[in-house]
Amino acid sequence: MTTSWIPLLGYILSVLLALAFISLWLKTHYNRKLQSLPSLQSAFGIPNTPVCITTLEGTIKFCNQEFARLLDSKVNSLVGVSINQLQKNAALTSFIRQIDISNVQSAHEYEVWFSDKDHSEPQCFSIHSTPIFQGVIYIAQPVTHFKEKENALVEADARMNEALKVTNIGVWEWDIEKDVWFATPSYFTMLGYSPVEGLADRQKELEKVHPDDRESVLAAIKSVLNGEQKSYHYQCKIRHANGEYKWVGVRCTVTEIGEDAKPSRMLGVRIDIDALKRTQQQVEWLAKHDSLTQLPNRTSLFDYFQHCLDKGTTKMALLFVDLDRFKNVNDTLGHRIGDQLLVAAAKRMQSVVNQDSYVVRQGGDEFIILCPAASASEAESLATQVRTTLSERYQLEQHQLIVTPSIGISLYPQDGKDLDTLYKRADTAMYSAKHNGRNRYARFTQEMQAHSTRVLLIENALRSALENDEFTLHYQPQFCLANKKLVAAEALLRWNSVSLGKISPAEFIPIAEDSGQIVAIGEWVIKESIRQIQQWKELGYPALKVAINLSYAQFQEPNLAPFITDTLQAHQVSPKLLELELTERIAMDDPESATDVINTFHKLGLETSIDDFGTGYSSLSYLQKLPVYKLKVDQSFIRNMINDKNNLAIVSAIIALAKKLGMSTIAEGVETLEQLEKITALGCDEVQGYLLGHPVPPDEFEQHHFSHFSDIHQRKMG
Ligand SMILES: Nc1nc2c(ncn2[C@@H]2O[C@H](COP(=O)(O)O[C@H]3[C@@H](O)[C@H](n4cnc5c(=O)[nH]c(N)nc54)O[C@@H]3COP(=O)(O)O)[C@@H](O)[C@H]2O)c(=O)[nH]1
Repeated sequence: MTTSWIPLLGYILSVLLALAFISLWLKTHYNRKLQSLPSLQSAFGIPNTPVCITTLEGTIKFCNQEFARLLDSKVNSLVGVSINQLQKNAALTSFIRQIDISNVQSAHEYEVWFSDKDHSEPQCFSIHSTPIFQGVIYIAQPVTHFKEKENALVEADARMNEALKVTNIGVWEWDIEKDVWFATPSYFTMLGYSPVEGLADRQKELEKVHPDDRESVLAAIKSVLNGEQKSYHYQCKIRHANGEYKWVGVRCTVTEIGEDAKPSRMLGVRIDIDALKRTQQQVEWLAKHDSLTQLPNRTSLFDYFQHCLDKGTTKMALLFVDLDRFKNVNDTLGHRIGDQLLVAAAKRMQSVVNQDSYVVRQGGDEFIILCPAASASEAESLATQVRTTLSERYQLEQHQLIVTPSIGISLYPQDGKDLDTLYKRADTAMYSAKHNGRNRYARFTQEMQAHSTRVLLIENALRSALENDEFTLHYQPQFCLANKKLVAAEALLRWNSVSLGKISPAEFIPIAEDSGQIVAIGEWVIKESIRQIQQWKELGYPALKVAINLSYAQFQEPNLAPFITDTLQAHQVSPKLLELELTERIAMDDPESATDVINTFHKLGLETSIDDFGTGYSSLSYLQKLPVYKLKVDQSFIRNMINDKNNLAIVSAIIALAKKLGMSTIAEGVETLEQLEKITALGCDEVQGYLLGHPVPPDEFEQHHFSHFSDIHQRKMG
């Protein structure tokens, strides 16, 4: 704005110089004075500048062409005319309106707008009236152009201030030498203060800086004042008019250097970054926390672990906590209740740890607790506390739940010197706790490590087993105890791994289940056993029912029933020749949906039996509703029934229960004649066990059980 006025100031200066010169000329030539004034015009003509000289009484003694043109008159017509005679001339009146005959000694400067015939728009003149010897000289300076510019600048300035207000940017300037500081209105309004007109108190502004930030702000200013830096920028909190602190970003640069080579003027901007800063803080928080439980996440755990090491912590314990069967809660009660359970579990864990311990949500239903300075026994005692608190009843909306945890413990430094190793080992220990029955803790051991390495090997080898055709099915016969005839065969999966050799299904099936491979493997079993039934039929053997085992994940697959019926149809095998064995746990885990699935099988003509019966917790009310036709007494009861009365009692009770429910029974794992006699006496319907036949490949099965069936087995069974 200052720069734009420089030409105007220059012009005014030249006019003033001319005035001074005219005044001096008049004083020295006044004897010829006003009579010879017309020569002024040529002698001191100021280009494009209307000039008029009046007597003190207001009679025009001199005027130039420009002045006359302005009044739409002629020089000759105006000279000698008293201004009183020209009252009707509005332009002239406004031109000389400041004349005060009684006080002509003081100079005046004022602006008037003329509408003359040369311009369509009114023109602005700056009038300088200066007393001279016995008269007044008026000089009119056209300033329309400058005026427009000035107006434009004022408007631009206002617009700029509005924009600054909207964008919450404040601009300030500091004249360091004079210690004069001023700022735009937006500088103040952005923090709720009234704008300060003119100079503001810089010191007062600095006092609004949050005490925590003051030192760094002063250091930044000092670095520029010392000449160390030419600019600085920082972010700090400043007190808002409402008393709260808001984040601002400040940028400043030196605009002038003084003679001492130090900054003499600085210009700065202040930006309201409060919303941005808060969003940034929120993003940072989210990056390090779990938004559901508000617990720190795994990223924070790394930081905390490092912090503990930096502090010189020499021992630590890491607890890996996993909620048992959490998926069931989600599946049966929905994710909202599942989420509430996780939040409640997180709070319970936090309530039992000491203040140095760090509870982290690892993801899903997995939590980690890092306990600095904890010994092995302290870690175990904390694990007990965590197990106890997590196992207490939860009241979530109208649902009452009991959820138990499995906890793995690893110790620093003996089990691992870095967090990754400690984490993996606690995870291994947690899996071991799960495999040993859940709702318990386990400390990591080297044996677990060997086991988990093997698990990993098996898991990887399984991935190519189907493709490499490494699976086969063996068949174990099942006989009717009443007529001693072969009634069915159980298909049992066998795996001869290219890389690992023969592996028992007892070992690889749980790994296939955990790694999500069981569905594909199970489909192969279904296809292969149906194909075998068809082949035996084609070979002319008696139609034989085949029982296959289903895993939990398979049972949950909505496509299972259509897949089985499609495969049966494709091989033209009757559904009556396929039996599906479900473990008691699968059937009773979620009895209502299990009932639906089993009903679907039933409607399709597929028979379902319950395997390993007696090892789970069957609900008798559900059992009676399930359309299962057979209970398979678990082999552990059969094995011990001869020497253990309790086991005998259980076997007897299961057989009686099945009879009452209209189901048949099969005893599995029968290895001795004594066992065979006992189950026969108890009224069991069928039998399966090494005594009567091991699981064997199909050709061996044909050999033993189709051609020699009647001779060999009828003899054994008496
Ligand atoms: N989901 C699937 N599970 C399957 C499949 N194939 C097998 N399995 C399950 O693996 C577990 C181990 O099976 P396996 O090693 O084949 O053992 C079976 C029999 O060999 C064994 N058995 C039978 N008779 C006797 C006996 O007299 N003594 C004795 N010690 N063991 C005997 O029992 C197993 C049969 O168990 P079950 O299925 O409960 O009838 C096992 O849990 C299989 O279920 C598969 O394709 N899918």
